[in-house]
Amino acid sequence: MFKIEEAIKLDAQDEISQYKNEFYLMKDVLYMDGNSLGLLSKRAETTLLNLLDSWKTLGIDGWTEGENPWFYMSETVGGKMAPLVGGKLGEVIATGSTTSNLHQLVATFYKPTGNKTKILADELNFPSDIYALKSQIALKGLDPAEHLVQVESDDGRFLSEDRIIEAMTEDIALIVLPGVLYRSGQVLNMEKIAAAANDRGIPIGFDLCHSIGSVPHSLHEWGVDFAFWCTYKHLNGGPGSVGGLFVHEKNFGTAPGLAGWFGSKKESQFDMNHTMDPAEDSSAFQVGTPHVLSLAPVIGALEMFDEVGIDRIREKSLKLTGYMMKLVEHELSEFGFTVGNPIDDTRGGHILLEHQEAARICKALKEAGVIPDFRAPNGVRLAPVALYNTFEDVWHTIQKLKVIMDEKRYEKFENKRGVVA
Ligand SMILES: Cc1ncc(COP(=O)(O)O)c(C=O)c1O
Ligand SMILES: Nc1ccccc1C(=O)C[C@H](N)C(=O)O
Repeated sequence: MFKIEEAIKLDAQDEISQYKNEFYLMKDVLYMDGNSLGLLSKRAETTLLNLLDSWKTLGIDGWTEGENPWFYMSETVGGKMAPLVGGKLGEVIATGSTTSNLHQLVATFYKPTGNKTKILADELNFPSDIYALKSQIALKGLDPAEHLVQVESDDGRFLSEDRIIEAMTEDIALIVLPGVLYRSGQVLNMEKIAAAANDRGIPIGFDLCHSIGSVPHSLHEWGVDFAFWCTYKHLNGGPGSVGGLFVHEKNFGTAPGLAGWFGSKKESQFDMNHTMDPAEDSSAFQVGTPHVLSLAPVIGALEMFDEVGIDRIREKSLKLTGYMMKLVEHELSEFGFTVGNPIDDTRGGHILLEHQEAARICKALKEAGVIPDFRAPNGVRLAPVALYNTFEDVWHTIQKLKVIMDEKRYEKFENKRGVVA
């Protein structure tokens, strides 16, 4: 059960194991960080090189000619992402970054009036979202200290859906929450939370950075008003690749809070009028010229999600993290780790091991050829990714961690994080 033979058996039963050959895996490295930056695939490389070629050979005509005319790329890539979030065609657009899309969507849907002036968020979300929300409140001339309500967590790891729903009071004008929490990996019950928000008539949006490409969504069916995400984690689009947003069709026609000419109807954009004629779907929420060079690799990267389907990816991901947790329990019980992710199926694509020496344990892991990431104050995040990690990778990772703990190899490092992780 805990021997390498078990891992080999699980890999042999894995129906999507061949996809690891699509990726540039680093030699002698066990990459467990695909939830921070996914690896390069050959297909992403090809679509990026094709894009460069279209620039080389077509010049300005690349906007409307070639295999992927740049003028329509945000819409085409948006359409390819739609199944991953459960959006209808037209509800999803590839544009901006997580944080810039959040700014756009809050600028669009946050309309404080009368006593309804507050934004409901939580105390565990990624800092960038909280900075954005506070600045949007301030832009309305309101005090963020009073108008941003952050639902508390009892243990610093998880959020209670019931507590979130209780906080949906009369004074709440907008709700923004994560789909999967970046530290603990908890998957929030978006369906339940969105239903409660819809009942109360409060617009609700989700940050899907850690859930897109990792867990399935049905945003349209759940009545979610909007969502936003990046493509450089589970979607493997590359560092700084273009993000995405979803706006439910019930909200089509809402004027974009931040307007710009690429939000126009394609037919009239080049009429150059000073009165904007916004697109009728989520395309309206774009601002300026798309970052086509950062969009190109996403095209290739998404092909594999289309072939495999998110349900099979989720199934394998749960098996990988489930196997990892079993090994952690069996091999590491004496070393003072606490499993900080949900142990049931409400966990996303990574596990979180909490330990007071976490920062230097991460350094020792890197030295041993395992790439985790450290999340302050005490978390080792490990993400075995369905498309390119194997059960054997998981087995070796935990064995290496065991040696590090057993021989206290982390002690030669300072227990302080690096600049980035
Ligand atoms: C949940 C979450 N939200 C927001 C961000 C910030 O995204 P970006 O830097 O792409 O705007 C990240 C990661 O960087 C994240 O994990
Ligand atoms: N955008 C980055 C740039 C540099 C280093 C990390 C990131 C991340 O995305 C971190 C990730 N959001 C996290 O969940 O920790």
